[in-house]
Amino acid sequence: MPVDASPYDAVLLLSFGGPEKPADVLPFLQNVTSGRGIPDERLREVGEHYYAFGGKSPINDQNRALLAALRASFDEIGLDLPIYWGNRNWAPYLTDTLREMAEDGIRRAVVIVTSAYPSYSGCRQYRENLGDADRQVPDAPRIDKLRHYANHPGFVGSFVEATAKALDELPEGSAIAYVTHSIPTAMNATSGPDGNAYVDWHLDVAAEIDAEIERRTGRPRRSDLVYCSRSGPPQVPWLEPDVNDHLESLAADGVPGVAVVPIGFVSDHMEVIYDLDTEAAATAEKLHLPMARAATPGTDEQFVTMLRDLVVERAAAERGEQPARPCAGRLGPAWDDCRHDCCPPLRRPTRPVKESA
Ligand SMILES: CC1=C(CCC(=O)O)c2cc3nc(cc4[nH]c(cc5[nH]c(cc1n2)c(C)c5CCC(=O)O)c(CCC(=O)O)c4C)C(CCC(=O)O)=C3C
Ligand SMILES: [Fe+2]
Repeated sequence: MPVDASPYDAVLLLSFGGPEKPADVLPFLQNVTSGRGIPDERLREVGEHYYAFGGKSPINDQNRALLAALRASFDEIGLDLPIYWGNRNWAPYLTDTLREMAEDGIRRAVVIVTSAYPSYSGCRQYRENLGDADRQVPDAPRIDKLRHYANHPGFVGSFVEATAKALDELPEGSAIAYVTHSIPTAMNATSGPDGNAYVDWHLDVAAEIDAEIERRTGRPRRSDLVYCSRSGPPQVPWLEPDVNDHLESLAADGVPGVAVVPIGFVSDHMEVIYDLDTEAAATAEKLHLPMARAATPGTDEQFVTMLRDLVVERAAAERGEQPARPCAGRLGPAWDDCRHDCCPPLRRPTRPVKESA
């Protein structure tokens, strides 16, 4: 029995994009930072992270793998929707993808963004990108964006398994350091409908993972939410502590080891393989602090099934049905459509977005 996908006739995977070869690195960084006041020094430094990995970001291959996994998962239940892919900062560019969708006669699509939490960078900026692309493409399809999924049992469950596995490699009584991408504190203050949603959502996800790990291991343990990949000028405050500083305090406090759990990332992005696996791992080594990095969801079955379920859920909601909305944690399932003033940009007027246009 095929699954009812109406009113949708396609799914769009929308992601950040990344360079594929050394010559792509500078133009990619220019795309990312145009007009954002990132110091040249920081750009040179981040460029080096990419060059150290052959000028290729892992993110595009991660998305290709996710597309294949989604296809297989959709086929399993007869969810008969084509899946397209477009990025904010690198080919395949969102505008080109939207043009292709229009040419294929797609009228209405649901978008999966590879970012799980509310914030300007992870939510509204993608919606602005959809709005910009829409204005350039005649007959672009109507697009709905899936609700934030960080507190979905499939996302939390995937990190529970990964955390348990990382702890297995460490001494008894090791701590957990949940890590996410730092953002300016001012961006956190205005994230979500009532502000602070970026941090609140991460704390909620961390608490859920803690509770399940405690249930399984029969003991509470230290855990903290910490940050990586700070950018921007030094005088602008960003969320802290940095993961490296945190490892120093853990070592000073004598914890026997630490599981580093990157709950802010859906797959092994450059931030994960450089900031955590390279830089933080070197810090831990220097401190003689045993560290194990938990896997990101990537193409984990729980994660892929969750994305499929959310597509089916949203289709039902758009047909006027009242689908179940699975949710872990205290914050409840996220809203389907963001309010017009949700997650406003810093230092710029709010621009039009396209979502349920
Ligand atoms: C919250 C958040 C996410 C998670 C949500 C999501 O996934 O969207 C995220 C993801 C990513 N960020 C990425 C790369 C970069 N982010 C930068 C800059 C910035 N990120 C910010 C925030 C976030 N970023 C912010 C507030 C800035 C300052 C400039 C600005 O306000 O825009 C810069 C410029 C250099 C630098 O300053 O670091 C780069 C190169 C990549 C690709 C990695 C790869 O290649 O694998 C990914 C997935
Ligand atoms: Fe970023």
